Parts: sequence; structure tokens; C-alpha cells
Amino acid sequence: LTLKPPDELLWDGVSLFSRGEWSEARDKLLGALKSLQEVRGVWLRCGEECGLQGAQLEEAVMERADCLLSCERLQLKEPSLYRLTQDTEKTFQKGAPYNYLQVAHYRLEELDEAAAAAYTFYVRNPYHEQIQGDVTRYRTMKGVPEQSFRDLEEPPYKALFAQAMSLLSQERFATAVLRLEESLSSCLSTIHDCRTLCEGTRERENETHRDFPEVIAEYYAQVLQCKQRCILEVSSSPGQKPTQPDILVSHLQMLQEGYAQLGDWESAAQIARSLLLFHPHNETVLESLNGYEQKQQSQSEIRPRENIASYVRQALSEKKLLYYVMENLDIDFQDPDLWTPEEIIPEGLRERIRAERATAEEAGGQLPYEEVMVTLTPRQMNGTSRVTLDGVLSDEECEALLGLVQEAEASGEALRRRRSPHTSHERIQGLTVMQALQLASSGLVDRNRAHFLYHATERVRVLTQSYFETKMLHFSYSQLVCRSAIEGEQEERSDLSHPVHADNCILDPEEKECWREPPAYIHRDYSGMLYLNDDFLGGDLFFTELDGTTVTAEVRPRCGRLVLFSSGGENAHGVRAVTQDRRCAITLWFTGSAGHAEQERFQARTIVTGEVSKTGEEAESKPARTGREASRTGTSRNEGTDKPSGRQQRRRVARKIRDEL
Ligand SMILES: O=C(O)CCC(=O)C(=O)O
Ligand SMILES: [Fe+3]
Repeated sequence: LTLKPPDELLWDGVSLFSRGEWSEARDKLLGALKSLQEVRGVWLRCGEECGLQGAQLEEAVMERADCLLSCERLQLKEPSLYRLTQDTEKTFQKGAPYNYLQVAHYRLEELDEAAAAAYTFYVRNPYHEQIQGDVTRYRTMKGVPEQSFRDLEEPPYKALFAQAMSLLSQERFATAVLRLEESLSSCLSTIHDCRTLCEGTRERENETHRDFPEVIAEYYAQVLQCKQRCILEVSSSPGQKPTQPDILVSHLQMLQEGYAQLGDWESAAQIARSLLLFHPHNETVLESLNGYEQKQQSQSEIRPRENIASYVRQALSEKKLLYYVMENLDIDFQDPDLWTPEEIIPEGLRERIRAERATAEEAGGQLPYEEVMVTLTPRQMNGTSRVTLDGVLSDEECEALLGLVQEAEASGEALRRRRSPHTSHERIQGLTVMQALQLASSGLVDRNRAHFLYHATERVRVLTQSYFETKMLHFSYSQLVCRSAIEGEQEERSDLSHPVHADNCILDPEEKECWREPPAYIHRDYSGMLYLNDDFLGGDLFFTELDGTTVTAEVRPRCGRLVLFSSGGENAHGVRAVTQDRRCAITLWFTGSAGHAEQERFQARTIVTGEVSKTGEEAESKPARTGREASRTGTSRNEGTDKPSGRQQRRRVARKIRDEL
């Protein structure tokens, strides 16, 4: 290999970048990515050559290490130079080089490459503010076509799978099946590579002070965990919770459907049998299989695909071992699969794991803020795309925003109380982020409070995006709104503070339809209501069916509570009359369409965050450690503490692992 090590190239690139030497920086950064790819190739080839099979004894493990070393030496001369620290590896994994690259390309007026690099970084860092701004800017630039927004590190099966899905929907079954087979084998080979890379010797540094069986036990536990996680790596979009934890199962389901449509009963039966390896009791599959077997000609018994069967066998034996380790050592194992049969989980752990799975399923997308919790799930709210979160604002933050309302009101201009357009019994007043910022710049309201209003709305955008696992969302409109009861005009009130409506279509209760046409704001995709207080009477938010009267859910506002929902007719809603005091909330609407992004938001952004960062400095800001990352390094649940019999226990477990491998 003639290339320099990836980390060296990366740091050279970064330092050239900081001096504004764009074209040299670009070349080094591209070199770093290329170098990494080639080094990975070497690791893979050597991993294959020095397979772990038969490594049941300490000697064999040593032998393998020797084999790896001499194999790598042959191709890299000094393999240790090419080894990456965990930090550097993470830097590459998070796509950091692409953030520098996109700026360099941009400066060199290579817009297509710039947008692609920016998008690649964005996909891995969807909560990174600077890149969101940059991607949005590229999107609104003339001369950057949609195709420029591609993920440069996307594994090949993703595109194949997408093509196959679209072919299926066009009922072009023969081509769809071909594409699916390609996609499946490409997917399996990505998994295979990922697993091979898990076996490298790289994780073993700094472990030499431990005695040998311990090292082996923990080393294997780590390797196995790493291998188990490969399914997640191929199933998920980087930077996001996997939306499809069973990519293999999805492939098989589609294939079964495709073969059945083609009347290829034998293949359909074979796929059905393969599916049953994951879900042995699935009634639908069992029924279909029955049908296929009756129709097909050949007399021989139909067996599942060997490559799938061997994947499942392997996965199961690894899981068994990992659960055993989890029970006996303080090593946590987070099983990525939902199909794992309970039988292989040690009884002592079942209850806990069942509970964990249930919460994981209910909680929806991963939320990027630790304080925020789902308090009403979509199911509890009797809907699909609606959810209630608490803890989005602290009490002090609500106070600050209510204080802002007070100040703005006192300043005269902006926050005049008008009669509500919805009811004659209430007044309504509204303040946009931009208005708040302008008042702050004239010294009429507290600057920090005005800036905080911006950040609070940004928080909601991020939450909406991650809860619904959507692509990037843009602000369509947002405003802090207070509704107050007019004193002395509340007797015998029977109307609502806000009549039942939907946010992106015109509700037609008679027809039980919602017409998505102007003057409705048809481009709005998600709505968010972030509440600031609860010291008022009435004012609950409620959801109804399309008839506008059957109430399906009701939510009491309070500080820091956020109700998120998709903006269509599936979420018709209204607000009960506010009969005493004042109810304040930030109302927000988001759109997935960059073209409908609110221009005012860009201005506000510039005021609050300064110009869009052009230096990529934030590229390395560390994201919060997620559960998944924590488990990635195999961190033990209580590091440092050893059970009294810890050492012996470890030895025993080590022996067991060795014997079973
Ligand atoms: O304030 C609320 O709870 C809901 C307001 C609303 O639905 C709207 O403004 O469209
Ligand atoms: Fe609404």
C-alpha cells in the first residue's frame, strides 16, 4: 500500500483547511477517505485468511494474532501505523472529513461535490445545527439538482432495495425479484464484511495487564457483540435509530410475495421456510407456505436457504453465549433483534429484557434530549402520528418565556391583545421569533430571552424530526401565542377557544373528508404545540375523528409539555374555551419541503447563531453518548466493581466461551 495512513492524511487535511488552502485540503481529505477504504480492504482480506474457526485454545488465538500480523505486514509494511485509535475511528464513522470537504468543495466552486459531501455528513449527524443550515442553503441554491444530495457512503444494497420496492409497487415482479436477490446478497455480504472487521486485533490494546482467561472472555464478548450489531449497521441509516431492524426479514417478505406472484411456488416455499427461521410461529407465513407446498410440483422436501439458515444458526449461538455472559459477568448485551426466541434468554433475565423491549417498541424514535420523555404514546392517544412529550422546557425556561411575553406586551407595539378571530370571549396575542429578536435589538426585551425563544423552537424541530424519524424538517411558521379569557364575558359560554380543524387541509365533517387544497396550508407536514403554563381554566387541547365531534384524546397543557402530530385530517383538533386567565403556548408547523421553508427563519438564525459557520469547527463536537454507542464498546454496567468471586467467575465463563466457539 502506497498511501499514507488515514489519520495522518486527515490531520494534514484539517490543518491545510484551517489555513484556507482549499484545493490542497480537499486532496488530502479525499486521500484520507481513500486510504481508509484501502486499509479496510487489507483488514478484510487478512481477516478472511486468518479465520477464527477452530480457535478454541489460547494458542490458536495467539496463532491467529500472528497470522493477522504477518498478513498485514505483507501488505502494509508497518501495520501499526495504520491502526486507528477508537476516537479517530469514531471521527471517520461520524463522517467528520465530509464536513471539511463540503466547505473546501464549496470554496472551489464544486457545488455538486459540495452538496454531496454535506449531505453525507448530514445523514450521519442529523442534529448538527451547522450542517442543517448548510444543506438547506445548498437546497435553495440554483444549479444544485436533487441528485447532488446523495450519501457518498451508502452501502450498495440500499439503492437496489429501493429499486426493488418501486418495481414491486409497479407490479413488475420478475425484475423486482431479480433486484431483490441482488440486494439480498449484497446485504449479506455487507454483514459478512462488518462481522469480519469485528475480529480484528485492534480492540485488544491496553488489556495486557489482565490475566489471560479474563482477557479472552471479555475479548470474545466484545467481538460477539460487535458482530451482533452488524445487522443494525446495515439496517439503519447512520445517525438514526434503525427504522427497519430486520432488513433480512424485509427482504424475505418481499421475495416471498414476488415469487408467489410469479407462480414460482418452489422458490416461494423456500423463502417462507427461511422466514420461519426468524418467526417460527407466524400464522400468515405458515398459511402461505401451506398453499405453496400444495401447488408446487416437486416431491422433495423444501428447505430454507442455506445462507439464511446459517446466518440464523450463527446468530443464535452468539446470542446464547452473550446472554450467558450477561448473566454471569457484568457485561451488558443489548440484543439488536426482536426475533430472538425467549428460550435462549436465561430465565433470570427474561423479565427485564421483556420490559426493555416493550418500552423500546412503545417509545418510538430515539429522543436526543435526556430530560425529554414520552408521556402519552400514539396508542394511548388513540391515533397514529400523535404523541405527548414532557420535559421539553424546565420551569425556569417557561418563566423566561412568559417574562418575554410580559416585556413585549409592556413595550407596546408587538404584543397587542386583539379579539380572537375564533371566539368573542377571548383575546389573543402572538409573537414570532423574529419580532422578539427585533424587540431585543431595540433594547425593549431581554436579549437572552429572545434568543431562547429561538432555541426552544429549534428544540421542537429536532424532537419532531427524531420522533417521527423523518428527513429534515423546515420551519413553516411558528409563534408564541397567548389566549386570555375576557373577564365578565364567560357566562354560559359554549363555544371553543379554537374550533375543531386540521392544520393542512380543510375539514369537512359532513363528508368526513379533509380537503388538501388552498387556502389550507397544504405544505405543512407536522404540527407542534409547546405549552408554557397551566394556571388558567379550560384550554385543553383535544383530538377528534373526521366528524369533528368524536373526541379521541384530550391533553391538559402544562409547562414543558409538547404535543406533536402530523398535520393532516388524521389529527383534527381543537382547543376548549379558556374561561379564566391566560394560556400561553408556542405553536409550530414544519414542512419537509425546503422550498416552503420560512425565509424569516434564516434571518433569525443568522441573528442568533452568527453567520453559518464556514470553518467546520463544529465538525467534531461530541454528540451525547447514546445507549447504542455505550454498548458498542462493550462497556460493562458497573465498571470497576468486581464481584467477590469475580476472577473465578471470569475464568469459568472464559472457559465456557472458548469451548463453545
Ligand atoms: O394551542 C393549541 O393547543 C392548538 C392551536 C391550534 O391548533 C392552531 O393554532 O392551529
Ligand atoms: Fe391547529
